[in-house]
Amino acid sequence: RLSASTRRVPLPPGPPADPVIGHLRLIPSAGQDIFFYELSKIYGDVVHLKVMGRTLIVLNSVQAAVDLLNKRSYNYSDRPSLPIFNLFGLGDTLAIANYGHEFRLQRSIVQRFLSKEKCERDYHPVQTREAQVLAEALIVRPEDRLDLLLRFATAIIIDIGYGHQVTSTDDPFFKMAQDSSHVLATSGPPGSTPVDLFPILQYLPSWIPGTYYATFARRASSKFTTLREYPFLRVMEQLANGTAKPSFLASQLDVLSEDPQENAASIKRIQAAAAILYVAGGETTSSSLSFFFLAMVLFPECQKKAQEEIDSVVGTDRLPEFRDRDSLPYVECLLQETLRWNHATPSGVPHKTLEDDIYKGMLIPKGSTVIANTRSMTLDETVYKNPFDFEPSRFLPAPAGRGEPHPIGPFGFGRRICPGRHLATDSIWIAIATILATISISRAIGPDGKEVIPDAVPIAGGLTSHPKPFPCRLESRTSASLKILRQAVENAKVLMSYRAVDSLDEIYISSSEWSQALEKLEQATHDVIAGASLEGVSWDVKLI
Ligand code: HEM
Repeated sequence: RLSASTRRVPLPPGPPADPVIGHLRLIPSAGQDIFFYELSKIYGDVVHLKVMGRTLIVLNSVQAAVDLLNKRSYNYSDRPSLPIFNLFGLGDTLAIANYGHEFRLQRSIVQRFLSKEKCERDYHPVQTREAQVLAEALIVRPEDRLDLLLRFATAIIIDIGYGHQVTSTDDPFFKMAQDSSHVLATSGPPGSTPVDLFPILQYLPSWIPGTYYATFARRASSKFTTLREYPFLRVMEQLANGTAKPSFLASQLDVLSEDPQENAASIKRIQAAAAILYVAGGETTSSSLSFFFLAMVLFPECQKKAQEEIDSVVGTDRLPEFRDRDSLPYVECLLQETLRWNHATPSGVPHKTLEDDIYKGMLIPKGSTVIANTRSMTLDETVYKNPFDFEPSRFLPAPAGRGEPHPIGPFGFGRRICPGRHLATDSIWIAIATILATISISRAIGPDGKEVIPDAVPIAGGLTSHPKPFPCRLESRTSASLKILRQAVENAKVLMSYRAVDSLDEIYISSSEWSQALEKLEQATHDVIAGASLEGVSWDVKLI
């Protein structure tokens, strides 16, 4: 506990405030990340704002975020109350839950499921397949780009999370993803809508000014109830009739205890954890890919350079695979630059302090809302030269580049750091590599016959940020690349699955890999009789 004299330690600097309402009038309802970035130029890397008696501490440098959120994570891992998310019915989910016992239990199951090792071992085939399906669909239906990107991101989560393979944009799982994604992108800045700032507003009738987001959240809550219940009931049913595929839900539900009382709490936790995978992973990943398209349209020379690298390493008679990743340094830089240049969650998700703290002679009071404003970190001119430019080679060592550091912060900090970061970066990498190998992205031509140059300034009207809608042209790079892509997608449809005798593990193997896979399988289990046919659209490996 701090002594009375320590209590006299000054708060971090900040702009002059109005009486009572504090900085309320200053904080914009959209584009807060840029507002905080502008403040950092005047007041430095730790800024203090006050809104209706609530303390907001904005961290604008990697150093401050690491010092506090990572090194003092015991004090900085709580979440402020987010009434909008509570009204959505997401208050008990990992991303929103207060720091404590329930949080730790949910975090540990999600973290285990999304560990780097598990991502590399189990999810790459699904990600590769979905990247190929995405690239082919983009060539055929370029006008559906946004839907296809969301479909890509969510199809991976739906497959590994719920054991369901999305085959079209009419799929009910995809529709649920679309609904929740739209809600999140328009739900107002997390922690700073009028309802967050004046929680009383949530109890007032909808005609009272300032209640908009509460009414919006109440109406949208049914979308999240469906998201929580529908996949759960389906997997329960599949487990009961023995048809459940391996997935996060199946693995968690399969080991429930016999005790119904203990089960009720576990089921609630599993439902919450499964729902948040969907909510947190879909829109964020697809919006990052939207920024990749924006960058390719605005900076065509980067696309050309990446395609030259892919052609020289992968060649033109096959598609990129994860094993190529280490040999494609420029594509890696392009992924990192996409995350740095314009990211999906530019102000992160707010943390909250549990106790008073002193940092570099400034008081950070107990109960402060702490915002790690990634935007200020990735635009820091002392770290990144020309930070508004999209320049992947900035990360390469000299003389090719300037050896600038990969961005730290797009996935948050400390004990709340995004547990889906490995899955997300892998998904974005394989999507970028597959798209660049097969598609040429160029500027659309407007009615005046001139190239349409999109606006680089994003829309940040909710938890996630995304580019303003813009047209672009997508064409297959060569007829050969289209043929290879079509073949790969066709192969991916011919999925082979096997169930090992004593585990629920299942793998999907594209037909090009089948003989190698059967060899491995036979080596591993001598009592397997394998039967396969290339002519049919599917085949089985039978276990006896
Ligand atoms: C490019 C894609 C993604 C971005 C930019 C992103 C970003 C973030 C950020 C900034 C946070 C808050 C971290 C903090 O509080 O310090 C977060 C939390 C979280 N993310 Fe992600 N994320 C992405 C993809 C994913 C994916 C694919 C999943 C899962 C399938 C996921 C699951 C979560 C969860 C469950 C949390 C809450 C963690 C907690 O509160 O303890 N995210 N993410």
